[in-house]
Amino acid sequence: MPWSPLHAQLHTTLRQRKLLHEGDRLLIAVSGGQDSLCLAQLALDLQPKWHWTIAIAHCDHRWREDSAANAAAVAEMAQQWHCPYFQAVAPEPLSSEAAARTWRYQALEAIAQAQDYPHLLTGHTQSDRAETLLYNLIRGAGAEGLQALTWQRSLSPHLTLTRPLLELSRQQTGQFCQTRQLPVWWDSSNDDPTYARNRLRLDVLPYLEQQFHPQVSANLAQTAELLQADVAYLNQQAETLLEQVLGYGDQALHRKHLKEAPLALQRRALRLFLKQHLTRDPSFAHVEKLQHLISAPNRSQSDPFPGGAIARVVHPWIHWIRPNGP
Ligand SMILES: Nc1ncnc2c1ncn2[C@@H]1O[C@H](COP(=O)(O)OP(=O)(O)OP(=O)(O)O)[C@@H](O)[C@H]1O
Repeated sequence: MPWSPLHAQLHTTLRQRKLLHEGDRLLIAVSGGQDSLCLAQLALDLQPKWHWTIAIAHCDHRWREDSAANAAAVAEMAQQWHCPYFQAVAPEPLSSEAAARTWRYQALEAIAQAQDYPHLLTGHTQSDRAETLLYNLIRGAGAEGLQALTWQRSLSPHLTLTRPLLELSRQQTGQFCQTRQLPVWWDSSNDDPTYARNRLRLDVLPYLEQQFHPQVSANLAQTAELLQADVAYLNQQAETLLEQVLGYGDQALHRKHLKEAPLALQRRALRLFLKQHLTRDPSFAHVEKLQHLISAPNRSQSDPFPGGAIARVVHPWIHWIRPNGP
């Protein structure tokens, strides 16, 4: 099979970003839609150069009447590709998007672990990235949420999730599937306007494209890409700052050192601190409450955080005091 520009682009991306290596064992999550079919076909085309071992995994959420037929179509494809095929079927029909996603990742992780595949690949595209960024922006995410779909993230100590198609648009994956005559399974829930993500894809983004900028998706995805590097750098700096300001067995923060740091790092270091002390993810208000104490008068204290702990200033420290603690 002659290489197309898409093959060349993927090959270069994988090499330059060091996402995968020669001889890796790859488990590709294939829904049967155009993105993941395109991903699997591209990976198979690149296989002779990279000497990968490739397997296909599909999850049947049982939330559509045609979900078993969808799974059978993916199984058939895997057979045509001469790839090992693994399938998980939800024990009961999963109705919500969130429940389906949680179950899917658990199922994919279980397959990867049982079959010894340290790399899980998904077909997320530039278009998904743009939608995610917009969606998170609307819901009030900080830079953390706006980096929207990273190239790689660790799912467990033994499993890495890689999204190799983040630079391809949905139009490109669709075109590729057409050219290669891949049997794309149409997921009817993609048209359902009750899902916010679908409304963004079907209404909002086309409107923005027509009325504001024809390249809006590519631009949003690029913003996510830039933010990803910014966030990685800021997090690294915040970790260093937190190490420097911790005292009293990690139960207190040194105000002077914190005060000298830029606000962006103060907030991030405090968020990291709170993550260690709260059972739930700290909110913006939690971080602000603690940040306020950096310049507050001696003996100031916060009202209780979830779980009942408070923070109290005993200059130059902010002490974290658990409800029944010392
Ligand atoms: N039923 C499925 N079986 C196997 N893989 C799937 C399935 N559904 C989705 N995937 C994988 O996840 C990728 C993203 O799919 P989709 O955009 O539908 O999921 P999402 O839930 O919106 O995204 P995310 O997984 O990031 O939450 C697909 O390209 C595919 O690799």
